[in-house]
Amino acid sequence: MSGRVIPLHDSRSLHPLAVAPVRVGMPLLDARGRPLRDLRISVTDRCNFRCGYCMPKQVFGKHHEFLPHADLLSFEEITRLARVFVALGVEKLRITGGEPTLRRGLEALIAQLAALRTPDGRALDLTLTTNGSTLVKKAASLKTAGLNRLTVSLDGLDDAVFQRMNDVGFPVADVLDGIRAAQAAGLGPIKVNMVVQRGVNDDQILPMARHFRGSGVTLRFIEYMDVGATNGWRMDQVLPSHEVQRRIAAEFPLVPLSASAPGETAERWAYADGGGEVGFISSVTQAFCGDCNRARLSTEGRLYTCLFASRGHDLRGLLRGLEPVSDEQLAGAVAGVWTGRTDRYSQLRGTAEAMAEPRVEMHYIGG
Ligand SMILES: Nc1nc2c(ncn2[C@@H]2O[C@H](COP(=O)(O)OP(=O)(O)OP(=O)(O)O)[C@@H](O)[C@H]2O)c(=O)[nH]1
Ligand SMILES: C[S@@+](CC[C@H](N)C(=O)[O-])C[C@H]1O[C@@H](n2cnc3c(N)ncnc32)[C@H](O)[C@@H]1O
Ligand code: SF4
Ligand code: SF4
Repeated sequence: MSGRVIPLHDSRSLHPLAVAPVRVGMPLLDARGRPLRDLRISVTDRCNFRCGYCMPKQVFGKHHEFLPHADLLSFEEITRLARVFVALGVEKLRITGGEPTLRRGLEALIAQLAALRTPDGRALDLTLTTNGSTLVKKAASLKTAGLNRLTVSLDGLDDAVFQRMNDVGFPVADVLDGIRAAQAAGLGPIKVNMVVQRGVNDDQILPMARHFRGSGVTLRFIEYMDVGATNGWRMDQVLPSHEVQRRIAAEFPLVPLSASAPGETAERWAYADGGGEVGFISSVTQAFCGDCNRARLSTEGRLYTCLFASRGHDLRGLLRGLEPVSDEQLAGAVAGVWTGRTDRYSQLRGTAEAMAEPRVEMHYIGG
């Protein structure tokens, strides 16, 4: 049987008058008291990789369908919305996707976002997550455009394992060259994210730790998550962070570090001998919803308040509606969504409440 994997387009419509009051300078808190600090912007739902845990090639005999270009937010629309989020307290912008570096002219968007300032005049933490495949070509221009730092995803050093993970035959050496290009361009501090799947790439944990120790790059291990509905997630493929940490500490003793920012996803550790830092992102075994301060703007302008959401709130509809809306009205609409937010999917995983509705794919919502 063939068919299409269509991202869930189920959205909640927003009305600019259905708003919450915005108090300038006061943190905007959700219904669980969590501030809005981090906006992750998906600039494309397309990708040149097919990682099995994210966008598997074979999905029940179907293939992925992507948004037509006209549905994507323009750079001007993204920047306008980002400005509204920054006025509401966002201090960090992460550009993601899909593979964000595939979006044509991305540097122009980065330049626009880099010019934004917080209400008290500070520059933002502007970062990007990439599979690293285009960095040799693009690292310097991303830096010139105003990107501060980046995170590269890499799931192993062995070509056979990595090519099995990305499923398009992309070689490790090209990603490593990309990381070096990013370091040379001054896009630091650089983080490398490795999703660990038991029995698939867990033999790469120690080679990766040995490789990045002392390199100035922070390696972070991510527990394989049940995000989306197409990756065939199974709990027995999750290698808990404490086990990853045990394997590393057996060779390189580790000491704990304190969090560098509130709501941080990774638990930070340092190599006791001064070899740098390593992190563990344990969203399956140690959910961190309690201080989750992240909002997500999808490729076509829907606001998601959780990575595991089943519905987004249609901001593009407000931007492109017949009635013009002011930035204040947009801010009120976003504030209305955020103040009503109760999400805590990872804490509820496995319960009827968490499993009740289908989830949107991560490459669409923005990882
Ligand atoms: N469950 C869950 N997982 C998340 C969330 N945010 C990030 N992750 C996971 O953590 C991984 C790393 O995210 P990053 O964007 O690199 O991490 P970050 O902590 O926001 O970034 P830094 O500011 O560089 O530390 C993602 O690829 C996801 O797998 C979240 O809100 N919920
Ligand atoms: C969706 S990708 C988008 C950015 C870019 N294409 C990349 O791979 O870095 C963002 C991050 O999500 C992570 N990710 C995707 N699916 C995941 C899953 N099922 N569990 C944990 N992390 C996942 C990836 O490893 C990557 O670091
Ligand atoms: S994790 Fe990133 S590189 Fe891999 S398929 Fe998803 S979007 Fe593409
Ligand atoms: S599961 Fe949802 S609420 Fe929990 S940390 Fe992730 S994005 Fe935040």
